[in-house]
Amino acid sequence: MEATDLRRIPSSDPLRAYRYRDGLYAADLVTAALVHLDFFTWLAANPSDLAAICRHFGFAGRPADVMMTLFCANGFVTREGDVFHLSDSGRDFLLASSPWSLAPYYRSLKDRPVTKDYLKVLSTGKPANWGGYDESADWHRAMEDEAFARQFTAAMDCRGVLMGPAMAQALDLSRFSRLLDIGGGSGIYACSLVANHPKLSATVFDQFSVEKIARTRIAELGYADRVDVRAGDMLKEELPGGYDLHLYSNVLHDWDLPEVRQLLAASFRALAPGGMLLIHDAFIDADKCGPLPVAEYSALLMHSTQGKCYSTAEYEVLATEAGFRGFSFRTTAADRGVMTAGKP
Ligand SMILES: C[S@@+](CC[C@H](N)C(=O)[O-])C[C@H]1O[C@@H](n2cnc3c(N)ncnc32)[C@H](O)[C@@H]1O
Repeated sequence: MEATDLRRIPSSDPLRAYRYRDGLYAADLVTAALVHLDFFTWLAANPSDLAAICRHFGFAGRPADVMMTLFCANGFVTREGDVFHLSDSGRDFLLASSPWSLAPYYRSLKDRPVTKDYLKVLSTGKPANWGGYDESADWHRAMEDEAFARQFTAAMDCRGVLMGPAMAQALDLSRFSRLLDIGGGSGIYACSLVANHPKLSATVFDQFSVEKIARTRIAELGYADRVDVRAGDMLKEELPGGYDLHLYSNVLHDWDLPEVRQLLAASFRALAPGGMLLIHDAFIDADKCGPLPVAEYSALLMHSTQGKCYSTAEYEVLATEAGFRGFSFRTTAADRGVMTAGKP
């Protein structure tokens, strides 16, 4: 296998290959709403805000929000202020009484495991089992097992070989010297940042089940002299001090609002004054009507984790609450982006 050069980004387009994987579950969420709940017929008669939708169907807020973002991004639904209305295409193709209704076409998919999972996730707010298989634990518990952690971390690592350098090259980090990569997984993003910013050194902070995996991968990439690893629980202990740059890469999207608030507050406390927080993730637009590929990916995260893709506006509000100021956002690669926030 060719050696990995974290300063190189392929010039071909990654989007088609990424989007099948990222968007895989979105069709199951549409099927659950259309076939099991006849959601669109109800919405046509009852334009409603999120709270009223949740009350009527007994939905939890997080999955309902992700579902409505997906429907807006598809143009099935429009949003006027806080109120959702069925759009013309929703009326034509998703309303049970329409001559062009596709409900019978989707009906044969109704027993797919992930479609049925969505009914549970919508009503309980809790993630389904990983991959929709009965015998697996949910992702958060599964990650405590080293064999699962190895397989999952390898999956994250292979994305990072593209996304890490793309993020690193989008940023001017010349003011910074010490990076803490929180929930850093294999260390691929920490290695990408130090590879592209020669003054930086880094620590990857992740749970115990991932520690050895990260050390091995960092050594294999050739950065063991500039990237070390520290095991700990980011939700149960203070983050270590002595860092002027923090990274949450694909971490906040695993969690619901209370944990996201907790993690942002922990970062603000531990970061050096004048330091910067990087959030690398897939971001929903501020108006929560797109982009469609991110809304589809959010459906997958909503199914399998306690989180979702947050919007740029949601992150700004949450990070401002934690004390951060001065935000910037830029897109990187494969429908991802990076937000920066400063600690005054
Ligand atoms: C989706 S992965 C992202 C990994 C990497 N940052 C990336 O962008 O590919 C989330 C990471 O958070 C870590 N994590 C989850 N709960 C944690 C906890 N309580 N303390 C520390 N790390 C945790 C997981 O082990 C995992 O490596």
